[in-house]
Amino acid sequence: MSAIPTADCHQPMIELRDVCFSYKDQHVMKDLNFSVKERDFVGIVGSNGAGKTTLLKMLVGLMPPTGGEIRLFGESIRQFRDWERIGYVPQKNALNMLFPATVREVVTSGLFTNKSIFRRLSRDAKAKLDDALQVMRIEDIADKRIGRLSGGQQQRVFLARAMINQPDLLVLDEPTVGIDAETQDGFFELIRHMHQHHNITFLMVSHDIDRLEDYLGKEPRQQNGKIKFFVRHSHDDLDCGETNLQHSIPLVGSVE
Ligand SMILES: Nc1ncnc2c1ncn2[C@@H]1O[C@H](COP(=O)(O)OP(=O)(O)OP(=O)(O)O)[C@@H](O)[C@H]1O
Repeated sequence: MSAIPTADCHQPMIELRDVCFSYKDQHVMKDLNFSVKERDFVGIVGSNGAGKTTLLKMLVGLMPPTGGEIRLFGESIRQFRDWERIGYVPQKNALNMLFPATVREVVTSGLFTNKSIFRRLSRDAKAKLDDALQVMRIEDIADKRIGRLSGGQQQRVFLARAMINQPDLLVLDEPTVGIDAETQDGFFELIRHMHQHHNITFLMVSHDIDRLEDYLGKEPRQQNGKIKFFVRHSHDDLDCGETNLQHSIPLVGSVE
């Protein structure tokens, strides 16, 4: 009989050790210890001002912690350069929807990390753009201005932007804010599918406690200050032998 796979094959993607953060005199986070393993789905819940966005910004390298250590994919965040492995969808109100960019331009901008300079698109980049547009089913609106789209369409565009580098980890900050219930259902179905069949690890801040609990269970794994962490380990229902499925199973369930 073949050996039963164990959780050991799920490597830590994110490790936080005694992480603290303060804005000038305001302490937002103190001594946070937490780890996220490959293919976990982590839901982050907390009241307004609890520090959820601050935490995500630290994890995607936008702000350094004021204390403690963050490791990404086994490496200290201070040395980490592999940013294409992480896709980030910031909070909607952090984005300027009036900026006169088309869907195609917004999605393409995800290809370039802060160290890159916008150049002519290579053939490889064009293929990645086409893939991302197709996966999120937004090819038909590729030349529309982002500000003219519905909330659900904009959400798909920003998810496509975060996915263009085919990341291992998706970090989402309140992705369903301002979107109707039906569209939210479609969105949750899509990310569940991506988690279960495409090996993507998720870290998602959401106020939608009901939908999160449905998927992640009612008991938070941990609490730090006002922030609660709900976790579904991938080995709850997936085995470690399933790897590199990313492009072998089509994405089903669209965000309408
Ligand atoms: N740039 C900043 N300068 C100073 N204080 C800030 C800054 N950004 C956030 N804060 C403060 O830090 C605290 C945590 O903010 P943060 O945005 O991380 O909370 P949050 O949990 O994401 O809240 P929300 O659910 O409202 O988005 C809040 O008190 C906020 O006012």
